[in-house]
Amino acid sequence: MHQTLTERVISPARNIDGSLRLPGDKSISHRYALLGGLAEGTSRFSNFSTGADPSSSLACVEALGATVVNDGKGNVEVTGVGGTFHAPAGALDCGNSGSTMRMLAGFLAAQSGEFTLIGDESLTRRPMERVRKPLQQMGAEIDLTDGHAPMTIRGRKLHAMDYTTPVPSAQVKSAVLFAGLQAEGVTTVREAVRTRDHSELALRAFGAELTRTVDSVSITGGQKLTAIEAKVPGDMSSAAFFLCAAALFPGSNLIFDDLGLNPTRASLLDVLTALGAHIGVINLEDKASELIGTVQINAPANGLTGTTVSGGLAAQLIDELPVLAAIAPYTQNGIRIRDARELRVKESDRIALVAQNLRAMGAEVEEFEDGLDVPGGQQLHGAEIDAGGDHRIAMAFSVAALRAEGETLIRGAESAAISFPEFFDLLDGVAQR
Ligand SMILES: O=C(O)C1=C[C@@H](OP(=O)(O)O)[C@@H](O)[C@H](O)C1
Ligand SMILES: C=C(OP(=O)(O)O)C(=O)O
Repeated sequence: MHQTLTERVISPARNIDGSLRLPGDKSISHRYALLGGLAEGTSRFSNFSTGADPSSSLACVEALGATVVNDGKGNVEVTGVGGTFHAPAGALDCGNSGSTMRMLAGFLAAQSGEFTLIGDESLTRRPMERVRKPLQQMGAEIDLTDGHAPMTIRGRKLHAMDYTTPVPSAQVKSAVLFAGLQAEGVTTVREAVRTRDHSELALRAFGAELTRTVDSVSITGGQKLTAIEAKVPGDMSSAAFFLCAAALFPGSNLIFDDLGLNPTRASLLDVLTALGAHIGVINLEDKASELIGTVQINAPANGLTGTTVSGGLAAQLIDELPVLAAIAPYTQNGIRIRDARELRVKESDRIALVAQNLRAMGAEVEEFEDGLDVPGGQQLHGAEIDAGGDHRIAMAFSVAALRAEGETLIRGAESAAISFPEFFDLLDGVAQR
């Protein structure tokens, strides 16, 4: 099959075998970029994500006066502005990154001046009212167009507040915490489902104090941040593609060194174990409060069973759901996903696009407003996949293609670089053909 720069042909694999050390976690990299940009002093990060999204966060803090030195190989130095951002020369371009736009909004809400945040076509379709509302309640003035970017923020002296997030979103929680860091008084964020807590851990690493209960986090305003040195753990959401690929092939053996194992991010290991995969974790270490370790996966001899992902688990696994759905036809009993309507407002409508692409590969699938039913026991065939400009769709279907009959053409494969530019090379390295 012919491929171009934006296309990839994936041929079936016989097995998955090897060991991987993955580039740094995208979520943690964003937080280190933004907090490092505001802090006093020079932060030094190694294994920083090479994805385009964290680069958008770096570019934004640079435009706001921080100095960024990036060797493009994961070593990044950020010299922060020491508490007050400078007026940028123009609009702040968040690219494809929802994390950048929403979390940066939290920082800028308390900074004096007017800031305009823009993004690409996909980001401009994503809901931003969810950050405008709490930040406005704290005192900032924020304009959107019909709930969407461009976002214009006129920063103000903020007052603290007690906020319950209406949707499970670590980005919204983080935006309020970053605003709260600079507000007068104690800001509390409550959430029904504990979403990823990298902001809480990073704030502490940069020297801020916060208090936590099972379902809330509180921060006192007016605390200063000090630069840190940190190694970013390997990205579990990137590992997900390889974990799912390995789980499909009896006889597979894959090892991940220095993988991020933050409990709010590692539920995929439990789900794959419930499906029958054998997973071992050793060498657990606590680095800048983030857990890392070595993970080994072997597939079950008789294939994966089946499961339901719903409730809080769906929220915690939100970025891993496309790849879980993409391997579901190869399980015995299928995978049922519910309570995941947030998937519809990611870089694409991930429920619709997963269903469309599974059908293109010959699978039966039922689409629900908040999820999917993918029956098991189905053999897929190679097809043309439309990634819809969405990195996680491109990578999820590259994994499904490994067990399909015939070759699969992934259109829009370049989008993998949003979170994981190394994906296709690493896949070639571990897929035995
Ligand atoms: O906080 C983060 O780093 C992220 C939170 C999630 O988004 P939401 O906060 O919109 O759920 C996730 O989908 C995204 O990839 C990264
Ligand atoms: C949804 C994602 O990221 P963001 O919201 O930062 O664009 C993602 O990486 O899957």
